[in-house]
Amino acid sequence: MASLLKELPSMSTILAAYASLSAMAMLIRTILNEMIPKPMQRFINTKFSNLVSKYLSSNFTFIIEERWQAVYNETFRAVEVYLPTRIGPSTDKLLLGSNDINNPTSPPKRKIPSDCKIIDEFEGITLEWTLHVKESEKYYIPDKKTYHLTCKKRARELVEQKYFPHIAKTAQTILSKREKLNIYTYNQDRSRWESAVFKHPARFETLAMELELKQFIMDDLDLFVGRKDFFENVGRAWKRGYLLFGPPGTGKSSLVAAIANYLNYNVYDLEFQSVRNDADLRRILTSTTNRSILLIEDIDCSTKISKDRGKLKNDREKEGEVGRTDRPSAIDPGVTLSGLLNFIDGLWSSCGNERIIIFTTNHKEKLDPALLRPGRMDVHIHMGYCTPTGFRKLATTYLGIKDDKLFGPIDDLIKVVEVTPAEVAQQLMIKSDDPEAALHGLITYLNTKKDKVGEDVIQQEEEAKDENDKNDGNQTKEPDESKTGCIYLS
Ligand SMILES: Nc1ncnc2c1ncn2[C@@H]1O[C@H](COP(=O)(O)OP(=O)(O)OP(=O)(O)O)[C@@H](O)[C@H]1O
Repeated sequence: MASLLKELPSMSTILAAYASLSAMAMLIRTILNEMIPKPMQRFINTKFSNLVSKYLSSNFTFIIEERWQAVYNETFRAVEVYLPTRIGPSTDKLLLGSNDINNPTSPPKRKIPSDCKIIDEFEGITLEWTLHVKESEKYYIPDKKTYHLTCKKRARELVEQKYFPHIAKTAQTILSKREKLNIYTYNQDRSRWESAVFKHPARFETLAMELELKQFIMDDLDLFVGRKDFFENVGRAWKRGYLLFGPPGTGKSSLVAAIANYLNYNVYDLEFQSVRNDADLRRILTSTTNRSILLIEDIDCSTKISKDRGKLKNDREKEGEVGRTDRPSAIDPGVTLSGLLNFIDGLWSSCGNERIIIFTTNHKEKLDPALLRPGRMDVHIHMGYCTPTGFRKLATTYLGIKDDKLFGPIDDLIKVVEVTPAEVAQQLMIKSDDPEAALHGLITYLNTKKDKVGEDVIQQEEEAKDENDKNDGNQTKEPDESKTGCIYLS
């Protein structure tokens, strides 16, 4: 024992060794500080602390991106709806705003700003949320948004199995109770859908249409909404396509609004002509959410979808544009028919659930037959000129009357004059506080129209006669489908 004690270094030796080691460490640190540039030092520090936290930290982070496998991420959407309900005392900043011009005094809406922490509690565990926004360097690529959820590693299983389903369920309840609908329009410059509050007064009850047609559409919508299992069982995408056709002012847009209000669905109003190409269309449509209506108005105005789609190519060839690769968006090739069909009944049609697609056109005959084939648009609805039933509905809406001695003469005129519900509504509105005067005004309007149509018919008959004489009377007239008022079901 004594010899062992003798071999141990003395206290002064230990202190001397410690002093020289400390001096050496300080010297090395000073040399490293001098020699290694600051950014490199920061990089080494971060790597080192990441390494330590990776192995020693007890936290786990879930990252939720806006898109998932090329389509809109429904988990992201659920989080976006759910999180504002969890704003509490620990939240230190918020985004506030309002776009409801009808209720300027109502409290503003809340949104979560980037880098703001939201603390939530679920079954005794604490969860910390943050929204991260990475600004895009290119104007046509949207900013990248991600939600980060941090919890204890041991709670990870519970969060995945119970907390996320809880979020999805809560978001669904909130959305189904949502009082206000949104209408979205696509901003090509910012490559994103932008929303506004959708407050259209049109309801099925106020629409001037034949009662059977109205009932048919409502039944069809009810059937669609309630048939999730059916669509799954038969292996079809849970979507329904409507083609609304008829002259301007017959209520196509009003019917779309009535459908949105009936189903409580948001509307995505896509200006089709501004879509650059098929890839652009794919990106735009996969950024829409479920339980929504995609509306493409005046589909015949897109040259590539109409029968006359060779025209665009010819025009561009004339302008010497073919072959140029640096085309700006204004003269991009546009969406092809096959690109559109791919979304209606092709492989991409199965992206998303509970979707309604509505096309409107004033000229169904101009559409490419491929778009009209059975199975493409499920229901074709003809929006026709005003009928006596339609007139009565408008009289109730605008004048608050159900019957009048002038209804008979008006019915007789409406049966022979092609007048749109928009024109009738306009006439009734002029003197809506004096029903008698309004009805007389309508009669005068209809009579003037009748006389004018009479003159036009005589002129047209004369022109047609001249034309027939020129062509030896060989021409056959195509049936005017728009007057049949049929609904085609596939
Ligand atoms: N069937 C209808 N029932 C009730 N109101 C109607 C009807 N049709 C038209 N109106 C009235 O006329 C206005 C214009 O109608 P709307 O925009 O719905 O017609 P449209 O067929 O979509 O016309 P366009 O083809 O020019 O877009 C509406 O705001 C509404 O007040």
